[in-house]
Amino acid sequence: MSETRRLELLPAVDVADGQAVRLVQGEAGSETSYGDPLAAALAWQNAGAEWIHLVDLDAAFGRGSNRDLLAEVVGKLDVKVELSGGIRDDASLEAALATGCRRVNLGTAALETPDWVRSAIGRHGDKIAVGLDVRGTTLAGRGWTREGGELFETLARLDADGCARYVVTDVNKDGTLTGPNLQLLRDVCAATDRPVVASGGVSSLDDLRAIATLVPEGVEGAIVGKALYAQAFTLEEALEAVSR
Ligand SMILES: O=C(O)c1ccccc1NCC(=O)[C@H](O)[C@H](O)COP(=O)(O)O
Repeated sequence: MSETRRLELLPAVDVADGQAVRLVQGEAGSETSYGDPLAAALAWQNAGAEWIHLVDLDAAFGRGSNRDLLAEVVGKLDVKVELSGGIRDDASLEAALATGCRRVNLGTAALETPDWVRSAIGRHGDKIAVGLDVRGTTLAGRGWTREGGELFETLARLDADGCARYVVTDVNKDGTLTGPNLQLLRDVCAATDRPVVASGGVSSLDDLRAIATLVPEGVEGAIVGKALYAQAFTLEEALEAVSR
């Protein structure tokens, strides 16, 4: 009998101007600061996290970079890191992978330079995930400021290119504590056989339990940001909630 897999949790550390911050719906200027990114990441690691979702928001918005700081954070962690934000060419990809992160998350590049993404997937396999950031079924790129195509057409193309995994975010939910878009997750899982990491909107332990019911459909993990920083629950409670 096959064992039911447990939902993986990925606490988010989003970095802008050297600080851990939370945004509302990914909008620049909506930041609330939560201090030192390394301290935040170490706190999640000490609380039992197996993964950290680490985002360079300045690189995502094309207004700067926290590359050295993020490399330092990855180097000081023992847990797996998913690195995201502004990875769009060979230089940024090689720099991201050189940090020792477990995988990178490509967003804008998957919409704007599909040939390069196909080549990156061919070279790096499951070290590449693609972020599908949507409003409705319209994809968003460039720090979620530009529209970039239709979700299911892009998903079919990326599946054909061998993409190993998708990080699916409902931009309108992100940072709002209004609950995940479960129907979006179901629809994406129905359209691909690749694992899906859910992102955006988690507000409660019940939200995590609801996402966990989708593990048999293909949801592998959930990124949790604002709810942890707002102390809606602790990471220990979250890990316990998805352990059964
Ligand atoms: O991940 C990115 O590359 C990114 C780019 C531009 C704006 C935001 C981006 N990521 C944000 C996140 O990954 C959030 O931390 C995550 O969705 C958690 O959301 P929430 O639990 O609603 O705070």
